[in-house]
Amino acid sequence: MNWPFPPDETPDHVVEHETATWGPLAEAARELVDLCVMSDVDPEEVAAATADVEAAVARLRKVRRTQTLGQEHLPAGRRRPWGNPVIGLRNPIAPPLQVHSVPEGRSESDFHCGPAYEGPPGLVHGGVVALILDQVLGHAVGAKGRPGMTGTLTIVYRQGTPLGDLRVEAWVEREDGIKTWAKAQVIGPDGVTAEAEGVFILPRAIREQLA
Ligand SMILES: CCCCCCCC/C=C\CCCCCCCC(=O)SCCNC(=O)CCNC(=O)[C@H](O)C(C)(C)COP(=O)(O)OP(=O)(O)OC[C@H]1O[C@@H](n2cnc3c(N)ncnc32)[C@H](O)[C@@H]1OP(=O)(O)O
Repeated sequence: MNWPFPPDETPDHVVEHETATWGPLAEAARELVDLCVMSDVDPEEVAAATADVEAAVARLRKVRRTQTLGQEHLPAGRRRPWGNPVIGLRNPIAPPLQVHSVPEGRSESDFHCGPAYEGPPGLVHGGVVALILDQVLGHAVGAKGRPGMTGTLTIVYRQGTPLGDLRVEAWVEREDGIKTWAKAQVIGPDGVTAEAEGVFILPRAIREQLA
């Protein structure tokens, strides 16, 4: 399939420079998020840290992008989903996952979900589990050359997903015209914790561009 967007012609050295510039900020912010829920310092330290964070925020808000990263980085070929909440280099909300995919339509990732993703005590929030499953299903269908929007996502939570080191696997099951069915599972230390099935659909707007 020929993706209906022009190729990304940003030179490698520019991408490398941006990676080196913004990656460490998101990494520091991830640790900040973790410490917002896990630090146990005394109130004076919290107040001092709050002032430090506010100073950093004041620096960063001096220039705000007009387009989101997803809107700007749509081109075909090298994608830079840096704002994505699951894999985004620049997004501290993202664990982030490093997803490995093969063109047969399989994707997998070993990742870590820390205390900032807690739902039930000691367990990953079910919405976060769904977020990760949706994303990695999307990678599997994309790897098979059948990108689409999630039309329907069905999740069965088999057991609580413990915070910590986890694995997710996704694979394409079936294809029919503009629709692709894929399955996925999250695996914890005691086996599969959640299973998902997604139907991915190439949206009408993109179908019309490709026609
Ligand atoms: C190619 C697109 C990608 C663009 C992005 C480019 C680069 C991005 C790079 C990297 C990012 C990676 C990010 C991954 C993140 C994970 C994925 C998400 O989170 S996606 C967000 C959540 N999902 C939505 O917001 C969908 C909202 N819904 C819609 O947009 C539409 O309803 C859509 C596209 C699902 C269907 O709209 P229609 O207008 O194309 O569909 P009609 O022509 O009515 O139907 C076509 C067929 O699909 C079935 N269908 C329609 N809706 C369905 C549904 N919800 N579930 C199942 N089947 C459905 C129909 O029954 C019909 O089937 P019959 O041809 O008759 O067999």
